[in-house]
Amino acid sequence: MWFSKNNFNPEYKTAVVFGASQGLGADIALRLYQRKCGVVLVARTEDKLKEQVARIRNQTTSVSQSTSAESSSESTPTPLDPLLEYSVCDIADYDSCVKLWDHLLNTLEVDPDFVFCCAGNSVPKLFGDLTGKELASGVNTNYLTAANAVHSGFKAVLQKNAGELIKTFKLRHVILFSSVTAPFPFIGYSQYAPMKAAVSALSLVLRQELMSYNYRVSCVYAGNFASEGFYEEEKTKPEITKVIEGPSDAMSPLDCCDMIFDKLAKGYDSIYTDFIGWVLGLSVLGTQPRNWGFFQVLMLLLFLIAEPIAFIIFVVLPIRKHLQPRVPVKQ
Ligand SMILES: NC(=O)C1=CN([C@@H]2O[C@H](COP(=O)(O)OP(=O)(O)OC[C@H]3O[C@@H](n4cnc5c(N)ncnc54)[C@H](OP(=O)(O)O)[C@@H]3O)[C@@H](O)[C@H]2O)C=CC1
Ligand SMILES: CCCCCCCCCCCCCCCC(=O)[C@@H](N)CO
Repeated sequence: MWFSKNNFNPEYKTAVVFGASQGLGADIALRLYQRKCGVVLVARTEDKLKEQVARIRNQTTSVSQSTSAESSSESTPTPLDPLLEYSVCDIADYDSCVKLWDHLLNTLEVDPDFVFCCAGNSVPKLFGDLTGKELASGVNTNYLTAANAVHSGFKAVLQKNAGELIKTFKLRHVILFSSVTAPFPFIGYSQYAPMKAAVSALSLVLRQELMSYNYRVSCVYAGNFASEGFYEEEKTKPEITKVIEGPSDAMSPLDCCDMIFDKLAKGYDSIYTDFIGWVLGLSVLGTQPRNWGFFQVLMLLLFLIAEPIAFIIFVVLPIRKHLQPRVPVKQ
């Protein structure tokens, strides 16, 4: 609850951040390192990972740290320096995840306290304009990256701790990244929203299945934030999609990160990063963890009364105004 802010303490612990070569993942890695948390950044592009490690080093007052096993170490780390490493891995590929976790647990000897699953990508287009490749990428990049990373990590931890009593398992914290499009899927996000809803469902199942292994599972339902991915998606985003998502202003990724950390510290496990997202999230309270549950139920009553009218005003009428069906081209 709001009065306790002691539920997220990364100091002197370690984290792996999947999807950390840019955007929110890179800023989460920066903030964790600034709070003396060891960090392993994971993504597919080594040059971008190297840039982020250099940026984190420059933006923190640390002395020397080691860099990744893939590149020579430039300085001798002192015992007080938190870990700062990167690993190149395409986590949409399960076998690559298995190798990555072997590298983490048995080469780096890092058993991360926190697992941030930030990898994701949206190609906002009208359904008819999408290609098969873009549909497949929606599944692989937004769902399989999260499921692979958590599943291969969980199996690797069980193998590493074979024979140990489960009650001796330390607290491990998985943070999944869904989107406001999960509770509120809308025009232009057919390649993305269903997968973010799947990530949300995965978080609900994992919370039940992993609790006895002392895992905490949180899910972030982010609104817009101004990352490299956001600017990329703006290139293909239909005008009607931009009109509808107008109330979700794109905040800075660092502000988004700070808000997420604040809510994790308060013990929230369903995290919204803007007001409109929180309101829309009321519609799917279901078995999600609640914060101020009584207040949420009251607001939900108001939402359910207003929703049909608001949906017509803010979704149906703009679609009618902006979207002229195009006559199929002659084959
Ligand atoms: N920006 C926004 O408005 C919103 C974003 N979100 C979600 O938040 C998360 C972060 O978003 P954002 O910062 O904008 O994302 P970006 O597109 O800016 O960055 C995505 C990161 O994921 C990595 N990545 C993508 N695919 C893979 C893969 N197969 N294996 C390993 N790494 C991968 C990319 O690195 P590389 O290409 O080098 O592999 C990159 O570092 C995503 O899950 C996104 O869906 C949710 C709501 C709003
Ligand atoms: C019931 C009637 C409601 C009327 C109000 C509608 C307001 C909708 C705001 C939606 C914001 C969506 C942000 C998506 C962020 C995201 O995930 C993409 N940037 C992909 O990265």
